[in-house]
Amino acid sequence: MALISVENVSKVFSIYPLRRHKLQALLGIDASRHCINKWALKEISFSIEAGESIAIVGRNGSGKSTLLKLICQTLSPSEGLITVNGRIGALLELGIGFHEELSGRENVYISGQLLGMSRHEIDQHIDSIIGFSELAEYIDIQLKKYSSGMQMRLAFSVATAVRPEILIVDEALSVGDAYFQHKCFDKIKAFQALGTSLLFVSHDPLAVKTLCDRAILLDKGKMLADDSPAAILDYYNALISNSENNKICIDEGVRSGTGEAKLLAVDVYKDNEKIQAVLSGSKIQIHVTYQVVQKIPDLTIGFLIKDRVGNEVFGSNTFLMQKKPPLKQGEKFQIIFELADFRLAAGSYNLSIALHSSYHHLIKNYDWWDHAATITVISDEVFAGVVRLDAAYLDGSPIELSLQSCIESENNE
Ligand SMILES: Nc1ncnc2c1ncn2[C@@H]1O[C@H](COP(=O)(O)OP(=O)(O)OP(=O)(O)O)[C@@H](O)[C@H]1O
Repeated sequence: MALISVENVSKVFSIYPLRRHKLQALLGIDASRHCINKWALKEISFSIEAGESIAIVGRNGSGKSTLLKLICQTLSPSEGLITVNGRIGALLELGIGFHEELSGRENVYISGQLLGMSRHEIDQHIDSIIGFSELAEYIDIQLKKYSSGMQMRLAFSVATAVRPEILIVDEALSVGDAYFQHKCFDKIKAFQALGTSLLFVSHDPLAVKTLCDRAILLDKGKMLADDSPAAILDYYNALISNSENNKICIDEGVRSGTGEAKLLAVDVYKDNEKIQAVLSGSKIQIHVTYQVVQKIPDLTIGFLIKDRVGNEVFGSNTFLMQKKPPLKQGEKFQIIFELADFRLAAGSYNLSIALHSSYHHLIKNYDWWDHAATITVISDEVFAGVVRLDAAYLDGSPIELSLQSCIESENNE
């Protein structure tokens, strides 16, 4: 049985250009001749099997959000049938299910219940919801004092408090800062590994390709194609003529470890200045400040750079570099990793730092700091992929006669 089945679904919105006609319609007075019917979706059919992850791609106004709302049953279809066989965790447009006048904590209870959780279940998860959102100090103030990014943090934390069978995420993630986006993508990937299906609306090709194994292209309310993410993105690119750029930020991250050595600070520098953004190809330094709390036999310090959807881009450590960082008990130290040519593609990347023994943090992990820093790369060059390799065009020259005649004779055969 399919997890989600959408059969011949259409949605029409009745629009009354004048308020008085809308009021008349609400009061049951016939105002139909003043009404314009706007078909947001027309005859959409597809199904999603358990474990599949699907992106809905399309230009503004193509019907993506309407489709997600229909699947989440916050709207009902005008025609057709939608069947859902599983628990949904949904992050739709910001504001849906939230009340401005109530506190963050009260909103956790209300939106949690809207997602099908009981009060008792929310009681059990409230600490981890607040913990994941990192909004503990704001949780008892009114939601209207939250920024849109803070609202998104809260909404995502509630929607993912319990692993759903289907996670539905509308564009909302793009509202959050880069640091929190990284955290969200990590959580989505962890859920997927445990079998959660994802239904995802995004204009971000990297996120679509990384998180989804299928994509659906909508345009003007119609389904144009259902294919691999790469094929759909090619199709989508052909539909749009203009492209857009991305934005960025920095913040604190998630920790784990046994604590014999502790990270105190992680900062990225360029030319002796602390930075959050850098031009691709620059020389940068990662400054790692740590304290050795207890006697330890050995110490390895490692770093890992990941892109915003969690792909590992590059990592190394002092063990691999055959260096021995200082480990005198009770002392604080700073070491520096230098990346001489930071040639990553434009976008946001996060940095994880670990203090551990031996060559790998799985053996003895003293302190692991995920998302210790976020860095934005700006690039003035256009290229495909995640890293700019040295590529040059070397002038053409005539091929040797003997080789040329060989090719010609082969072609003539
Ligand atoms: N409540 C509504 N009343 C009237 N028209 C609506 C309503 N909701 C959506 N529409 C219309 O339906 C169409 C599809 O809207 P929808 O928000 O689903 O598109 P979208 O693909 O999600 O767009 P975007 O990428 O801009 O978020 C649009 O023309 C929109 O104006």
